[in-house]
Amino acid sequence: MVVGRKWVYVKPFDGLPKDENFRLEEEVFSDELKENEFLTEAEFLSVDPYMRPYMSSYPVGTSMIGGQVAKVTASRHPNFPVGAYVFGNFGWRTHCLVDPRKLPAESQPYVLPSFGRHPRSLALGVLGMPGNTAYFGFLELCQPKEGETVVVSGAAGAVGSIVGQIAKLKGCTVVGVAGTDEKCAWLRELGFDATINYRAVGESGFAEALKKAAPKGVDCYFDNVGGYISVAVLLQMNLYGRISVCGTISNYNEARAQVADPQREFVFKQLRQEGFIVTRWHKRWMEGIEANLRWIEEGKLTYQETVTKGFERMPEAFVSMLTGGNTGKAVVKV
Ligand SMILES: NC(=O)C1=CN([C@@H]2O[C@H](COP(=O)(O)OP(=O)(O)OC[C@H]3O[C@@H](n4cnc5c(N)ncnc54)[C@H](OP(=O)(O)O)[C@@H]3O)[C@@H](O)[C@H]2O)C=CC1
Ligand SMILES: CCCCCCCCC/C=C/C=O
Repeated sequence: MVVGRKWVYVKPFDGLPKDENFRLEEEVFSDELKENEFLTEAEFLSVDPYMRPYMSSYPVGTSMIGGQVAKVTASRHPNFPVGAYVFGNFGWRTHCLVDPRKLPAESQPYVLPSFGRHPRSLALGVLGMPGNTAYFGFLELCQPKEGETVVVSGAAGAVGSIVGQIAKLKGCTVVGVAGTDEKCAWLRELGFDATINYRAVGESGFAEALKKAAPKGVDCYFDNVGGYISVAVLLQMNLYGRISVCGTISNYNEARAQVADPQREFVFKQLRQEGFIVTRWHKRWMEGIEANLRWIEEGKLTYQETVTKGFERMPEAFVSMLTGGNTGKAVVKV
Protein backbone atom coordinates (compact mmCIF):
# COMPACT_ATOMS: atom_id res chain seq x y z
CA MET A 1 0.00 0.00 0.00
CA VAL A 2 1.27 3.48 -0.90
CA VAL A 3 -0.05 6.70 0.67
CA GLY A 4 0.12 9.77 -1.55
CA ARG A 5 -0.92 13.39 -1.19
CA LYS A 6 -2.95 15.54 -3.58
CA TRP A 7 -4.18 19.13 -3.77
CA VAL A 8 -7.95 19.35 -4.25
CA TYR A 9 -9.85 22.36 -5.66
CA VAL A 10 -12.42 22.92 -2.90
CA LYS A 11 -13.84 26.40 -3.62
CA PRO A 12 -14.30 28.22 -6.97
CA PHE A 13 -11.66 30.85 -7.67
CA ASP A 14 -12.70 34.45 -7.24
CA GLY A 15 -9.89 36.79 -8.27
CA LEU A 16 -6.40 35.68 -7.42
CA PRO A 17 -6.34 32.11 -5.97
CA LYS A 18 -6.17 31.95 -2.15
CA ASP A 19 -5.46 29.26 0.44
CA GLU A 20 -9.21 28.63 0.88
CA ASN A 21 -9.45 27.36 -2.74
CA PHE A 22 -7.22 24.35 -2.02
CA ARG A 23 -7.09 21.44 0.42
CA LEU A 24 -4.27 18.93 0.87
CA GLU A 25 -5.60 15.36 1.12
CA GLU A 26 -4.19 11.86 1.33
CA GLU A 27 -4.97 9.06 -1.09
CA VAL A 28 -4.14 5.39 -0.83
CA PHE A 29 -2.96 3.15 -3.65
CA SER A 30 -2.96 -0.63 -3.60
CA ASP A 31 0.19 -2.51 -4.69
CA GLU A 32 -1.99 -4.71 -6.88
CA LEU A 33 -1.77 -3.34 -10.41
CA LYS A 34 -3.93 -4.42 -13.33
CA GLU A 35 -2.41 -5.15 -16.74
CA ASN A 36 -1.26 -1.89 -18.48
CA GLU A 37 -1.25 0.08 -15.24
CA PHE A 38 1.77 1.69 -13.61
CA LEU A 39 2.35 3.67 -10.42
CA THR A 40 4.39 6.88 -10.27
CA GLU A 41 6.02 9.11 -7.69
CA ALA A 42 6.38 12.81 -8.60
CA GLU A 43 9.76 14.53 -8.64
CA PHE A 44 8.88 17.93 -10.18
CA LEU A 45 5.47 19.52 -10.67
CA SER A 46 4.50 22.38 -12.93
CA VAL A 47 2.51 25.46 -12.05
CA ASP A 48 1.12 27.08 -15.20
CA PRO A 49 -1.20 30.02 -15.96
CA TYR A 50 -3.76 27.81 -17.76
CA MET A 51 -4.64 26.14 -14.44
CA ARG A 52 -6.39 29.33 -13.33
CA PRO A 53 -8.94 29.57 -16.22
CA TYR A 54 -9.18 25.81 -16.83
CA MET A 55 -10.11 24.93 -13.23
CA SER A 56 -13.22 27.11 -13.49
CA SER A 57 -14.76 24.47 -15.75
CA TYR A 58 -14.17 21.66 -13.22
CA PRO A 59 -16.47 20.97 -10.27
CA VAL A 60 -15.14 21.59 -6.76
CA GLY A 61 -13.74 18.39 -5.33
CA THR A 62 -11.60 17.79 -8.43
CA SER A 63 -7.85 17.41 -7.97
CA MET A 64 -5.86 20.32 -9.36
CA ILE A 65 -4.77 19.60 -12.93
CA GLY A 66 -1.22 19.83 -14.21
CA GLY A 67 1.88 18.20 -15.62
CA GLN A 68 4.68 16.54 -13.69
CA VAL A 69 7.91 14.61 -14.01
CA ALA A 70 7.62 11.35 -12.09
CA LYS A 71 9.45 8.07 -11.53
CA VAL A 72 7.75 4.76 -12.27
CA THR A 73 7.78 2.81 -9.00
CA ALA A 74 5.68 -0.23 -9.97
CA SER A 75 4.51 -1.35 -13.38
CA ARG A 76 2.54 -3.81 -15.43
CA HIS A 77 2.99 -1.77 -18.61
CA PRO A 78 5.75 -2.81 -21.04
CA ASN A 79 6.48 0.77 -22.20
CA PHE A 80 6.75 2.22 -18.68
CA PRO A 81 9.27 0.08 -16.78
CA VAL A 82 10.11 0.55 -13.10
CA GLY A 83 12.79 3.23 -12.70
CA ALA A 84 11.86 5.15 -15.87
CA TYR A 85 11.14 8.88 -15.60
CA VAL A 86 7.99 10.04 -17.33
CA PHE A 87 6.07 13.19 -18.13
CA GLY A 88 2.36 12.97 -17.39
CA ASN A 89 -0.65 15.20 -16.84
CA PHE A 90 -1.22 13.54 -13.45
CA GLY A 91 -2.32 16.66 -11.56
CA TRP A 92 -1.09 18.12 -8.28
CA ARG A 93 -0.41 14.76 -6.64
CA THR A 94 2.65 13.00 -5.29
CA HIS A 95 1.61 9.56 -6.57
CA CYS A 96 -0.55 8.43 -9.44
CA LEU A 97 -1.96 5.18 -10.76
CA VAL A 98 -1.92 5.43 -14.55
CA ASP A 99 -3.60 3.47 -17.31
CA PRO A 100 -2.65 5.27 -20.56
CA ARG A 101 -5.61 3.69 -22.40
CA LYS A 102 -7.93 5.83 -20.27
CA LEU A 103 -6.24 9.09 -21.35
CA PRO A 104 -6.89 11.10 -24.55
CA ALA A 105 -4.36 11.05 -27.41
CA GLU A 106 -3.13 14.60 -26.71
CA SER A 107 -2.52 13.84 -23.04
CA GLN A 108 -0.56 10.58 -23.23
CA PRO A 109 2.29 10.15 -20.73
CA TYR A 110 5.73 9.50 -22.22
CA VAL A 111 9.13 8.32 -21.02
CA LEU A 112 11.48 11.31 -21.03
CA PRO A 113 14.05 11.37 -23.82
CA SER A 114 17.64 11.95 -22.71
CA PHE A 115 18.34 15.61 -21.90
CA GLY A 116 22.08 14.99 -21.55
CA ARG A 117 23.53 17.09 -18.73
CA HIS A 118 20.33 19.11 -18.31
CA PRO A 119 17.86 18.58 -15.44
CA ARG A 120 14.70 16.48 -15.87
CA SER A 121 12.63 19.45 -14.72
CA LEU A 122 13.12 20.92 -18.21
CA ALA A 123 10.41 18.50 -19.33
CA LEU A 124 8.01 20.97 -17.70
CA GLY A 125 9.58 23.99 -19.40
CA VAL A 126 11.76 24.52 -22.43
CA LEU A 127 11.79 20.78 -23.24
CA GLY A 128 8.07 20.29 -22.70
CA MET A 129 4.74 22.03 -23.08
CA PRO A 130 5.93 25.68 -22.71
CA GLY A 131 8.91 25.10 -25.05
CA ASN A 132 6.62 23.56 -27.64
CA THR A 133 4.17 26.43 -27.21
CA ALA A 134 7.00 28.79 -28.13
CA TYR A 135 8.34 26.63 -30.96
CA PHE A 136 5.07 25.82 -32.73
CA GLY A 137 2.97 28.80 -31.66
CA PHE A 138 5.57 31.27 -32.87
CA LEU A 139 7.06 29.58 -35.94
CA GLU A 140 3.82 28.17 -37.33
CA LEU A 141 1.52 31.12 -36.70
CA CYS A 142 3.85 34.13 -37.00
CA GLN A 143 5.98 32.74 -39.86
CA PRO A 144 8.78 35.20 -38.97
CA LYS A 145 11.11 36.49 -41.67
CA GLU A 146 14.66 37.78 -41.31
CA GLY A 147 14.78 41.50 -40.55
CA GLU A 148 11.23 41.69 -39.20
CA THR A 149 10.35 43.21 -35.84
CA VAL A 150 8.84 40.81 -33.30
CA VAL A 151 7.22 41.86 -30.02
CA VAL A 152 6.78 39.31 -27.23
CA SER A 153 4.70 40.05 -24.13
CA GLY A 154 5.18 37.99 -20.97
CA ALA A 155 8.72 37.88 -22.34
CA ALA A 156 10.63 36.76 -19.23
CA GLY A 157 8.40 33.76 -18.57
CA ALA A 158 8.57 30.12 -19.59
CA VAL A 159 7.07 30.61 -23.05
CA GLY A 160 8.04 34.21 -23.81
CA SER A 161 11.76 33.84 -23.03
CA ILE A 162 11.98 30.99 -25.56
CA VAL A 163 9.90 32.79 -28.22
CA GLY A 164 12.22 35.81 -28.12
CA GLN A 165 15.34 33.68 -28.47
CA ILE A 166 13.87 31.70 -31.37
CA ALA A 167 12.97 35.02 -33.03
CA LYS A 168 16.61 36.11 -32.70
CA LEU A 169 17.72 32.78 -34.23
CA LYS A 170 15.49 33.62 -37.19
CA GLY A 171 17.23 36.99 -37.68
CA CYS A 172 14.48 39.22 -36.29
CA THR A 173 14.69 42.35 -34.17
CA VAL A 174 13.05 41.44 -30.87
CA VAL A 175 11.30 43.58 -28.29
CA GLY A 176 10.39 41.95 -24.97
CA VAL A 177 7.76 43.22 -22.54
CA ALA A 178 8.16 42.19 -18.87
CA GLY A 179 7.28 43.41 -15.39
CA THR A 180 10.60 44.27 -13.67
CA ASP A 181 13.94 45.86 -14.53
CA GLU A 182 15.72 42.65 -13.48
CA LYS A 183 13.65 40.60 -15.92
CA CYS A 184 14.32 43.15 -18.67
CA ALA A 185 18.08 43.04 -17.97
CA TRP A 186 18.02 39.23 -18.27
CA LEU A 187 16.17 39.49 -21.60
CA ARG A 188 18.85 41.81 -22.98
CA GLU A 189 21.49 39.28 -21.83
CA LEU A 190 19.60 36.70 -23.88
CA GLY A 191 19.96 38.91 -26.94
CA PHE A 192 16.63 40.79 -27.00
CA ASP A 193 17.25 44.08 -28.83
CA ALA A 194 14.98 46.18 -26.62
CA THR A 195 12.78 45.69 -23.57
CA ILE A 196 9.90 47.50 -21.93
CA ASN A 197 9.14 47.25 -18.23
CA TYR A 198 5.38 47.66 -18.56
CA ARG A 199 4.90 48.27 -14.85
CA ALA A 200 7.44 51.11 -14.90
CA VAL A 201 6.00 52.91 -17.95
CA GLY A 202 2.37 52.23 -16.98
CA GLU A 203 -0.62 52.00 -19.28
CA SER A 204 -0.40 55.66 -20.30
CA GLY A 205 3.29 55.44 -21.24
CA PHE A 206 3.24 52.07 -22.98
CA ALA A 207 2.48 53.18 -26.56
CA GLU A 208 5.27 55.73 -26.54
CA ALA A 209 7.75 53.25 -25.06
CA LEU A 210 6.80 50.77 -27.79
CA LYS A 211 7.28 53.39 -30.52
CA LYS A 212 10.80 53.94 -29.22
CA ALA A 213 11.58 50.23 -28.90
CA ALA A 214 10.11 49.33 -32.30
CA PRO A 215 10.51 52.43 -34.50
CA LYS A 216 9.82 50.50 -37.73
CA GLY A 217 6.51 49.12 -36.39
CA VAL A 218 5.67 45.53 -35.50
CA ASP A 219 5.52 42.63 -37.98
CA CYS A 220 4.90 39.77 -35.55
CA TYR A 221 3.31 39.87 -32.10
CA PHE A 222 3.44 36.85 -29.79
CA ASP A 223 0.77 37.67 -27.23
CA ASN A 224 0.97 36.07 -23.80
CA VAL A 225 -0.96 38.68 -21.85
CA GLY A 226 -3.82 40.47 -23.68
CA GLY A 227 -5.25 43.69 -22.19
CA TYR A 228 -3.89 47.18 -22.81
CA ILE A 229 -0.43 45.92 -23.81
CA SER A 230 -1.95 44.00 -26.71
CA VAL A 231 -4.21 46.85 -27.79
CA ALA A 232 -1.17 49.16 -27.93
CA VAL A 233 0.86 46.63 -29.95
CA LEU A 234 -2.05 46.09 -32.34
CA LEU A 235 -2.18 49.81 -33.12
CA GLN A 236 1.52 49.71 -34.11
CA MET A 237 1.33 46.62 -36.33
CA ASN A 238 2.65 46.89 -39.89
CA LEU A 239 0.83 45.90 -43.07
CA TYR A 240 0.42 42.10 -43.31
CA GLY A 241 1.45 41.67 -39.65
CA ARG A 242 0.84 38.37 -37.86
CA ILE A 243 -0.37 37.91 -34.30
CA SER A 244 -0.11 34.61 -32.44
CA VAL A 245 -2.53 34.75 -29.49
CA CYS A 246 -1.06 32.40 -26.92
CA GLY A 247 -2.61 33.62 -23.67
CA THR A 248 -4.28 36.50 -21.84
CA ILE A 249 -2.84 36.26 -18.35
CA SER A 250 -3.69 39.91 -17.63
CA ASN A 251 -7.35 38.89 -17.23
CA TYR A 252 -7.20 35.29 -15.92
CA ASN A 253 -8.13 36.51 -12.43
CA GLU A 254 -11.03 38.63 -13.67
CA ALA A 255 -14.55 37.39 -14.27
CA ARG A 256 -14.78 39.24 -17.60
CA ALA A 257 -12.13 40.75 -19.87
CA GLN A 258 -12.39 44.40 -20.85
CA VAL A 259 -13.20 44.38 -24.55
CA ALA A 260 -11.67 46.70 -27.11
CA ASP A 261 -12.80 46.82 -30.74
CA PRO A 262 -9.70 46.26 -32.86
CA GLN A 263 -11.42 45.24 -36.12
CA ARG A 264 -10.44 48.35 -38.08
CA GLU A 265 -6.74 47.52 -37.69
CA PHE A 266 -7.37 44.06 -39.09
CA VAL A 267 -9.06 45.41 -42.20
CA PHE A 268 -6.80 48.25 -43.22
CA LYS A 269 -3.53 46.60 -42.28
CA GLN A 270 -4.70 43.19 -43.55
CA LEU A 271 -3.50 41.56 -40.33
CA ARG A 272 -3.74 37.91 -39.50
CA GLN A 273 -4.44 36.81 -35.91
CA GLU A 274 -4.85 33.25 -34.69
CA GLY A 275 -5.30 31.76 -31.27
CA PHE A 276 -4.07 28.26 -30.48
CA ILE A 277 -3.75 25.52 -27.87
CA VAL A 278 -0.36 23.82 -28.05
CA THR A 279 -1.82 20.29 -28.01
CA ARG A 280 -2.84 21.05 -31.62
CA TRP A 281 0.70 19.87 -32.44
CA HIS A 282 0.66 16.75 -30.24
CA LYS A 283 1.61 14.55 -33.18
CA ARG A 284 4.81 16.64 -33.65
CA TRP A 285 5.55 16.89 -29.88
CA MET A 286 9.04 15.31 -30.02
CA GLU A 287 10.03 17.51 -32.99
CA GLY A 288 9.68 20.63 -30.81
CA ILE A 289 11.55 19.08 -27.89
CA GLU A 290 14.39 17.88 -30.13
CA ALA A 291 14.71 21.28 -31.86
CA ASN A 292 14.86 23.17 -28.55
CA LEU A 293 17.34 20.64 -27.08
CA ARG A 294 19.55 20.99 -30.17
CA TRP A 295 19.58 24.78 -29.79
CA ILE A 296 20.43 24.43 -26.09
CA GLU A 297 23.30 22.07 -26.92
CA GLU A 298 24.57 24.50 -29.57
CA GLY A 299 24.56 27.31 -27.00
CA LYS A 300 21.86 29.20 -28.93
CA LEU A 301 19.03 28.82 -26.42
CA THR A 302 19.22 29.58 -22.69
CA TYR A 303 16.71 28.70 -20.00
CA GLN A 304 16.05 29.71 -16.43
CA GLU A 305 13.87 28.05 -13.79
CA THR A 306 12.33 29.36 -10.58
CA VAL A 307 12.17 26.34 -8.27
CA THR A 308 9.99 26.19 -5.13
CA LYS A 309 10.86 23.34 -2.78
CA GLY A 310 8.08 21.31 -1.11
CA PHE A 311 4.86 19.76 -2.43
CA GLU A 312 2.96 21.53 0.36
CA ARG A 313 3.91 24.84 -1.28
CA MET A 314 2.12 24.20 -4.60
CA PRO A 315 -0.56 26.90 -4.06
CA GLU A 316 2.07 29.43 -3.01
CA ALA A 317 4.18 28.69 -6.11
CA PHE A 318 1.07 28.95 -8.31
CA VAL A 319 0.07 32.38 -6.96
CA SER A 320 3.65 33.60 -7.11
CA MET A 321 3.82 32.67 -10.82
CA LEU A 322 0.49 34.39 -11.54
CA THR A 323 1.80 37.59 -9.95
CA GLY A 324 5.21 37.65 -11.63
CA GLY A 325 7.35 35.96 -8.96
CA ASN A 326 9.04 33.72 -11.52
CA THR A 327 11.72 34.30 -14.12
CA GLY A 328 11.69 31.55 -16.72
CA LYS A 329 9.74 28.40 -15.82
CA ALA A 330 8.07 28.06 -12.42
CA VAL A 331 8.36 24.50 -11.04
CA VAL A 332 7.95 22.79 -7.68
CA LYS A 333 10.39 20.12 -6.46
CA VAL A 334 8.66 17.60 -4.23
N1 LIG B 1 -2.08 28.56 -25.92
C1 LIG B 1 -1.36 27.61 -25.32
O1 LIG B 1 -1.35 26.44 -25.72
C2 LIG B 1 -0.54 27.98 -24.14
C3 LIG B 1 -0.67 29.22 -23.62
N2 LIG B 1 0.10 29.62 -22.57
C4 LIG B 1 -0.06 30.99 -22.14
O2 LIG B 1 1.16 31.65 -22.28
C5 LIG B 1 1.27 32.69 -21.32
C6 LIG B 1 2.60 32.54 -20.57
O3 LIG B 1 2.63 31.29 -19.91
P1 LIG B 1 3.94 30.83 -19.15
O4 LIG B 1 5.12 31.20 -19.96
O5 LIG B 1 3.77 29.44 -18.74
O6 LIG B 1 3.90 31.74 -17.85
P2 LIG B 1 5.04 32.69 -17.30
O7 LIG B 1 6.22 31.87 -16.96
O8 LIG B 1 5.20 33.80 -18.30
O9 LIG B 1 4.43 33.24 -15.95
C7 LIG B 1 3.41 34.13 -15.94
C8 LIG B 1 3.91 35.58 -16.06
O10 LIG B 1 2.84 36.42 -16.47
C9 LIG B 1 3.18 37.74 -16.15
N3 LIG B 1 1.98 38.49 -15.78
C10 LIG B 1 1.17 38.28 -14.72
N4 LIG B 1 0.17 39.19 -14.71
C11 LIG B 1 0.38 39.98 -15.79
C12 LIG B 1 -0.32 41.11 -16.31
N5 LIG B 1 -1.42 41.62 -15.73
N6 LIG B 1 0.17 41.70 -17.44
C13 LIG B 1 1.27 41.22 -18.03
N7 LIG B 1 1.97 40.15 -17.59
C14 LIG B 1 1.53 39.54 -16.47
C15 LIG B 1 4.18 37.69 -14.99
O11 LIG B 1 5.42 38.26 -15.42
P3 LIG B 1 5.72 39.84 -15.31
O12 LIG B 1 6.61 40.01 -14.14
O13 LIG B 1 6.37 40.15 -16.61
O14 LIG B 1 4.41 40.53 -15.11
C16 LIG B 1 4.36 36.19 -14.75
O15 LIG B 1 5.66 35.85 -14.41
C17 LIG B 1 0.05 32.57 -20.42
O16 LIG B 1 -0.91 33.49 -20.88
C18 LIG B 1 -0.43 31.16 -20.68
O17 LIG B 1 -1.79 31.00 -20.45
C19 LIG B 1 1.03 28.80 -22.00
C20 LIG B 1 1.19 27.54 -22.46
C21 LIG B 1 0.39 26.99 -23.55
C1 LIG C 1 -5.56 18.03 -17.75
C2 LIG C 1 -4.29 18.70 -18.10
C3 LIG C 1 -4.38 19.26 -19.49
C4 LIG C 1 -3.06 19.82 -19.89
C5 LIG C 1 -3.20 20.61 -21.13
C6 LIG C 1 -2.00 21.46 -21.35
C7 LIG C 1 -2.26 22.45 -22.42
C8 LIG C 1 -2.08 23.84 -21.92
C9 LIG C 1 -2.72 24.80 -22.82
C10 LIG C 1 -2.62 26.15 -22.25
C11 LIG C 1 -3.46 27.09 -22.61
C12 LIG C 1 -3.39 28.40 -22.06
O1 LIG C 1 -2.62 28.73 -21.19
